[in-house]
Amino acid sequence: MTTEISPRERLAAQLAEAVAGALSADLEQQPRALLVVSGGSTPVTFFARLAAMALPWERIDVTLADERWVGEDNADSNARLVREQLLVGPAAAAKFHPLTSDEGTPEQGAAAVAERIATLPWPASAVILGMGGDGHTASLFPDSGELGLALTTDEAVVAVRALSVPQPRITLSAAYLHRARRHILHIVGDNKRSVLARALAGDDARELPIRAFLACPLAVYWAP
Ligand SMILES: O=C1O[C@H](COP(=O)(O)O)[C@@H](O)[C@H](O)[C@H]1O
Repeated sequence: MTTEISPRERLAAQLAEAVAGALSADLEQQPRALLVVSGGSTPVTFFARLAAMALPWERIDVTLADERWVGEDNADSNARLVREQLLVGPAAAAKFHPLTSDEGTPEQGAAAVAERIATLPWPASAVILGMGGDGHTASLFPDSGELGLALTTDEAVVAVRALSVPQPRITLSAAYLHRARRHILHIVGDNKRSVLARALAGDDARELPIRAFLACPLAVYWAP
């Protein structure tokens, strides 16, 4: 009997293969490799597939593109998602670098997080971005200001307050997220495909922040 897998599961498996290939290729040339992942709901199946890959996980650093400024006991924590879904089995040997600190606000914690992030082996082997229905990616929102989107800034991390989201957040800046060998957008559903089509038809990243990455180039992994 053959087991049918859904298009989203197939996509997750293909993405995991591609990311594992990228990490392996880079690890042939360098002692450590960095993977930047996103949070939210989309990556769950991908994380499970990637965690099952035979990789020298002890040589891999993992960090996030963005985080909600909440504790890891909060269901909205992206770090919690990574620890529970990606850093399991052999992948638990990877070194994880969360984007939060003990400070009360992302504005207070940003400097310490930036210091931590600067120690990682950039350029990353891959940055895997998600995208919301408003075109946000990482925590770069249409209403979260221009600093995060500026491609000329030296700021690695930016504290984010946006009216469109309930919690304060912290995000790697677009300029920093550009520091990768490969950029991947992982999205599912017809709505996100339409948002991406709109993004491709214009160039103002303040309207649809994903536009800041379209020229990286960006490999799109989409399934219905
Ligand atoms: O808020 C966030 O949203 C995006 C997309 O999330 P999804 O639930 O629609 O997959 C995600 O990429 C980002 O990391 C997250 O913090």
